[in-house]
Amino acid sequence: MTLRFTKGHGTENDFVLIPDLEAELDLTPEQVVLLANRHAGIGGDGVIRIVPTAAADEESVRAMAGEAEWFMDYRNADGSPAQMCGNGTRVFAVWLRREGLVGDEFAIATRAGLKRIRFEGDHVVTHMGTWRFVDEATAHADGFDALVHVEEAEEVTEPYSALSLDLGNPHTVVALPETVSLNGLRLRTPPVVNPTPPEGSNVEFVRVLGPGHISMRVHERGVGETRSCGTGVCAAAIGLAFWSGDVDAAGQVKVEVPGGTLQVRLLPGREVALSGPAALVADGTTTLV
Ligand SMILES: N[C@@H](CCC[C@H](N)C(=O)O)C(=O)O
Repeated sequence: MTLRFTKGHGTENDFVLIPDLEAELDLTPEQVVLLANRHAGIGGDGVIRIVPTAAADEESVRAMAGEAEWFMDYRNADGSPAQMCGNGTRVFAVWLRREGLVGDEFAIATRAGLKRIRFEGDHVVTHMGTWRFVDEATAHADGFDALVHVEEAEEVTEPYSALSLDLGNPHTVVALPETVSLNGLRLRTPPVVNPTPPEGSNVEFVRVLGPGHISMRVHERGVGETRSCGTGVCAAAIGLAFWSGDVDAAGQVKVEVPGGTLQVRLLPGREVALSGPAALVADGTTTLV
């Protein structure tokens, strides 16, 4: 089977986009793994199938068809489906606009619900919706509700305290102690989170650079370390606000990741928006078995 694809990235979180405008494709996990393979395939942190919302497999997604024409069918590089991908929404939006399928403001469907998109100059703003604590009572009592152990960390053997957040997909945010170097962390093996999140977790390591300014590295569920993670950047900004004492205050946080810089807006009602660049870098065809 010959497929059209586009390669794109958002702050170097990279994706293989597969247009399936007639909803004819049933991408298997094995095919996703091959497309995402950097040696034997196109290569990417994830694969995004672009499909009419009305034709999605999941009934909960099809229910959004009246408000969003297009569904971002997101899969991690290991073939597993994920609810949401913040950087992916911007790349998806840039592709839809390039193809003349949307205007400057529209909604897309994701497994984590409708996401509103707006173009602002050369940036794309995604309204990510509401977030929640996984265990608000424990978080407020202790400031943390999980422990993260980084195997092979050079300088640290003790687990780090962390906060569990739900951005539509699961996140565990670690505020790194002053004594630990963000760059020195070795994230080649997945960090171990306790208690074990039932569906796994993306894990963010955060260092405060100044007021409203942090840097972050991330180990993504279903992928490994990536150069950026949009939902993770939002989780890190929420963690910063929480540990600063007012998680419900509106504000802006600038987040440096290895692949670039993203802006997070914390909005009333525990809503969050993400703004950043997105680029399409190649178009082609590939053959899948
Ligand atoms: N890179 C993404 C998140 C992709 C999904 C994640 N790995 C998961 O399994 O939840 C982002 O930009 O948010």
